[in-house]
Amino acid sequence: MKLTIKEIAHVIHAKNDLSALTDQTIQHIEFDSRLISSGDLFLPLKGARDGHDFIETAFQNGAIITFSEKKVPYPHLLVEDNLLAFQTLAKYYLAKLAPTVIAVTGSNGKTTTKDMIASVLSEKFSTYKTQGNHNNEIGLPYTILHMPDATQKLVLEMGMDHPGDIDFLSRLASPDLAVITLIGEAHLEFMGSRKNIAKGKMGIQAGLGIENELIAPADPIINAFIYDNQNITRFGSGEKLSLTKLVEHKEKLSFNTNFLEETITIPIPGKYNATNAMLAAYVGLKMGLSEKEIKKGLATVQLTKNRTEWKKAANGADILSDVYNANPTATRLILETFQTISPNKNGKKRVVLADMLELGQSSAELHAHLLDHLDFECLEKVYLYGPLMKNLYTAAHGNPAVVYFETRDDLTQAIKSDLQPNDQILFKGSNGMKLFKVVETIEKNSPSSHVS
Ligand SMILES: N#Cc1c(NC(=O)c2cc(S(=O)(=O)N3CCOCC3)c(Cl)cc2Cl)sc2c1CCN(Cc1ccc(O)cc1)C2
Repeated sequence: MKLTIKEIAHVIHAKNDLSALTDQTIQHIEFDSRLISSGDLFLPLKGARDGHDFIETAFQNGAIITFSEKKVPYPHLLVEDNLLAFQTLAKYYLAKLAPTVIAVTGSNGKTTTKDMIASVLSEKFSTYKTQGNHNNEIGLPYTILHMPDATQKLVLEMGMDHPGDIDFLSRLASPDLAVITLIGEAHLEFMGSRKNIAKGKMGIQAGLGIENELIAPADPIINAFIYDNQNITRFGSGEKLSLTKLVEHKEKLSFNTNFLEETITIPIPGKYNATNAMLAAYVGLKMGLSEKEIKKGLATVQLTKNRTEWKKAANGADILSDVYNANPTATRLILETFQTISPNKNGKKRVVLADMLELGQSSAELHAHLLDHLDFECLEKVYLYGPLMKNLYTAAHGNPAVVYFETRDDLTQAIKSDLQPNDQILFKGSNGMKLFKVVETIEKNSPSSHVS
């Protein structure tokens, strides 16, 4: 990021007097104080804790200024709402650097499609893309403010938890091209119906403009939500964009389309990935890439690791695996989402929580606090693993629905013996706890359906 303190203060209408401050250029903006390094701007957000509590830590780590919603004894930019200021700054920065913006949303495969589009465009342009699961009202502005100065193409993933989320993100990002991969197949979460999911995803038109192209599935459920005179291209069997041939191999896939001469090969299996790759190829064509460049981009795609995804256990149970970023807020948010989802018929809901690492001296309290976010009305059992989760186990005061394990093997055995075919089970914890090994064990011999 290349913005000066005075420039930022002007853009976000900081309310305090900054005349005493030197006008330095800010390198990065961070809301996790552990990521702050020398010369950075800190953004206190209200996550599992109030970020204002971590301003001191941010300055100890090298921050030279912080947003703040109240007067603090540190150099600060005083605003009404830190998040709104952050989002306003992102919109300004995006307009200043003015890359071409490609927006991607959809219930299935949006992360894979975002990765494929970025891999294709990187063959010809300086391209930046959403990292990890940074696809919401915090992650999207964070992505914009972290793009390299020379970025020509910016590929933004837009996630939706509630109605209106995508409209907001689209208005912030003002995309030049938008892609909707698929409309909800399962787990309606806070949306209530597939129709509401379709309406929500079509909110991507809000910041697009009818002259810019929307690429969307043939699924008629979206038809009622297409803006008048919207430039739209549909994909699917018999549509303008369609697959004409598909050959699946164990670890790769080859396919043809009705708009490319070449056969395309991607290093990942699954028919839905052929569709995702077809969309990426079409975006590449629209951006002026040759078929040769498109082929190369798709053959070398780097998929986002450890994204939040629904998988299937060997016995048929639904697994929600979110082992990407185990900070207190992400853990609270995924618990809220998982507990909102109705159980499968004759099924139970189970949660596996492992330590959230590197949380410093407030770690014990942050782990114990998770008890406030566990709804024992809907959970059959909570499995805790790791020395820090002992704090949560103690806080549960012998609740029989809460069990604790010292080792991953004991945890795995307990889950394997409890888990029933119609159950749903959530896994959440820091990468370092290696929960993915437990997921892999109960997933054995079952193809996973990637949703993210
Ligand atoms: N609450 C809280 C904390 C964090 N929260 C977040 O990073 C965070 C993550 C998320 S998120 O859900 O992970 N995410 C962000 C990117 O886009 C997708 C969604 C969100 Cl939405 C909001 C916040 Cl505020 S990071 C963090 C804390 C509290 C503790 N901090 C370290 C620390 C420990 C002890 C100390 O004394 C000082 C600092 C690290």
